[in-house]
Amino acid sequence: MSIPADFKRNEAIGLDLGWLNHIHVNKAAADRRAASLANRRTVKKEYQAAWLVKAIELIDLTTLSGDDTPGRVERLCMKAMRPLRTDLVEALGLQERNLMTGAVCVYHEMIRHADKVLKGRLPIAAVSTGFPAGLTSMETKVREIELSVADGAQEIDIVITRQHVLTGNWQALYDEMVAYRQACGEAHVKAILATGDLVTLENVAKASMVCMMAGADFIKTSTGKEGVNATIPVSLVMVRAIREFHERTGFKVGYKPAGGVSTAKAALQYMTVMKEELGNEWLEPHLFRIGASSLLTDIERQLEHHVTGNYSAVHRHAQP
Ligand SMILES: O=C[C@H](O)COP(=O)(O)O
Repeated sequence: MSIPADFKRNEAIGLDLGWLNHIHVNKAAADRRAASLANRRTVKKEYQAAWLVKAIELIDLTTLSGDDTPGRVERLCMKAMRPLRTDLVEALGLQERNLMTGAVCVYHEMIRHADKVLKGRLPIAAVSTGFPAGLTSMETKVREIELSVADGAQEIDIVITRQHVLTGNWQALYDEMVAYRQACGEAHVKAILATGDLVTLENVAKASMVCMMAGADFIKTSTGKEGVNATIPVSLVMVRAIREFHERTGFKVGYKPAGGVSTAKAALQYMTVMKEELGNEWLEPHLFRIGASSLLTDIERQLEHHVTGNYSAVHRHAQP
C-alpha cells in the first residue's frame, strides 16, 4: 500500500467529552439518505468496470475461520497478488497496473504463512485483542498485538470492548484504544466497533469519535461475526464522524466496512458513500478498505461479464 509522503498519521488528541455530548444522530434522516444512495443507478459499462477494478485494490481479502489452514491462507495470498485471471487482465488492458488487493486479513497464527507468500509485497492485517468478542484480559490483548507486530503484521484490526459503549464509559474506551495504538507502534490500527452490538446509531457515532480521539488510523464496522454487520446507514454515520473529525483536527482517518459485503453492487454502493461524503481522496487504500472474504469472486464474475458478455459459474473462479 502506498501512503502519500505528506500523509500525517492520526494521533491521540485527548478525550473531549464536551464534543461527545453534542453528538446526536437523526436516524430517520440517515435511513432516508442511505435508501437514496442504495437505490441510485450505479455507474455503467466502462465506468463500472473501472470502478470494479478500483474496488479490487480496496479489498482486505479475508479469511477468519476456525478451520483456516496454512494452505488456505497461502492460496488466499496468491489470489490477493493476482486477483484477476490473466485473460481478464489482458482483455481489460491492465498488464501494466500490477493489480493487487489492498491487504490480506488473517488470524495471528496465520501471519507467518501469509508472510511466506507475500514477502512484503502486500500488507498483512491481523485481527487482534481477543477477536471477535474482545473479552480477554487487557494484558493478553496488548501482548497479542505485540506478538502479531513481531510476526510481521503491518496492520492490526482490534475489537473494542462493547460494554464500554453500552455503559457510556467513554474514558475506558479511550484508554484501551490509546493502549492498543501504542502497542501497534508503526503498524496501523483499525478499530472494529462491532456496530451490530452497539444498539443505536448515536452509540456508533460516539464510539467512532472516541476511537479517533485516541489515535485510530481506521474505524471499521464489524468482525463479520455479529448478527448484523456492515450496513449503509451505519456507514453514513461513521464516515460523517470521520468528516467532522477531519474538519476539527486536520487528521484523516480511514474507513473499513466489513462483514457481509459480498457483491460487486454492494462494493459500488460503499464506494459511492465514500465519494459523496468524503471525496475522491477517501477512495484510496490508505483511507478506505472493504473487509470481505467472497467479494472478489463476484467482482471477477462481473468483470468477466463485462469482457465476454457471459457469466461463468462461481466455481470457475479460483477461491482461497
Ligand atoms: O473483516 C472481514 C470480515 O470478517 C469478512 O466478512 P465476510 O466473510 O462476511 O466477507
